[in-house]
Amino acid sequence: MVAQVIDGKAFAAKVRAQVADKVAKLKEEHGITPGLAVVLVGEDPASQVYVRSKGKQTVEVGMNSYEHKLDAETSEQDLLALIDKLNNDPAVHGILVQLPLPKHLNEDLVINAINPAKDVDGFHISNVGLLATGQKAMVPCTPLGCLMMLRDQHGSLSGMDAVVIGRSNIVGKPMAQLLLGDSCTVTIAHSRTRNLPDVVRRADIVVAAVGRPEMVPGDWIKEGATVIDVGINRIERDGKTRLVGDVDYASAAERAGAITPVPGGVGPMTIACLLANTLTACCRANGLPEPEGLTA
Ligand SMILES: NC(=O)C1=CN([C@@H]2O[C@H](COP(=O)(O)OP(=O)(O)OC[C@H]3O[C@@H](n4cnc5c(N)ncnc54)[C@H](OP(=O)(O)O)[C@@H]3O)[C@@H](O)[C@H]2O)C=CC1
Ligand SMILES: Nc1nc(=O)c2c([nH]1)NC[C@@H]1CN(c3ccc(C(=O)N[C@@H](CCC(=O)O)C(=O)O)cc3)C=[N+]21
Repeated sequence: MVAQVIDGKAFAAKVRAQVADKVAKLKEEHGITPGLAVVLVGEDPASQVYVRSKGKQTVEVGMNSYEHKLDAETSEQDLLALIDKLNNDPAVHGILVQLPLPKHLNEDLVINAINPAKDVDGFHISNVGLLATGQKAMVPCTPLGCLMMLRDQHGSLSGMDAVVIGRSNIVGKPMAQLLLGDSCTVTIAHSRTRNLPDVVRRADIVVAAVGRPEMVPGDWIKEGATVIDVGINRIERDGKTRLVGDVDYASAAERAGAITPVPGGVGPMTIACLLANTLTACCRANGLPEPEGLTA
């Protein structure tokens, strides 16, 4: 089987167009412009790239973008004071604190200081609990983007066997919750999982979120399975820096029914979902109906 390529870049462009359309209506009919604040502490070059493209795409869909760049030595107190200010700023509907934070800052403390209604990353414990109990929440952007692509591919996911490789709070766990919410039979695999190849071979849906370049070879993939590759790994090959996923794309594409490429798969969907979440937060804050098709 030669896999269908799931074009995340094109899908994300469609999501952003829907967001832009709704933002224009919000402005026209209610005089409201959604605002997203992104906080970056330190100068991690990879993070700077994401923050720049987030800012650019935020403006492109007609929202206000507020970037806060703090130096790497910023104290916890100063960071918490900024979050408090953003929590109380009515022009800010979404707040994202870029992770990872420098080691001297307590990530849990910082994330849980964000007003859950403005937590467009969906990382606050209230949103985590709401998602886990099937209540309305802010849903983490990367898993939401993966879910949108899977629903588009299959319609209903009910009864499918899904394996999520990785159990992080930002990708693996919320991804598993969303798949469970759509009635998949979900297995969460991690570094202590025994016989990972056989676990993956059972799956109709494989989501790889490990952070190990090309770790999943094609012969782990069941014929016809859908493969969602979340991994973003920068490697050196033939003297050039390249971006590869957690799945060995060439061999997996020979067996999968459908597969997301890296780049151009999950990554662009993450940013599109961040904008969708900001729009959703803005509508909720103003007691307006939520945009359809952009939430989980
Ligand atoms: N496309 C996008 O928008 C995004 C991409 N990413 C990318 O996704 C990847 C994962 O990110 P993140 O979840 O933050 O990573 P973490 O490092 O937080 O988690 C990695 C997970 O993979 C598991 N793991 C590590 N080695 C193995 C192994 N040999 N076999 C099975 N499981 C293993 C770990 O298990 P254990 O818990 O046992 O240690 C852990 O649960 C990264 O490449 C990251 O860059 C992340 C966010 C967004
Ligand atoms: N609070 C927080 N929320 C996040 O959502 C968050 C974070 N911290 N820290 C880092 C990770 C990583 N992440 C990506 C977003 C977009 C691309 C993306 O657009 N990737 C492009 C390629 C980009 C490139 O060329 O470097 C693609 O895959 O096609 C990748 C990775 C969000 N993260």
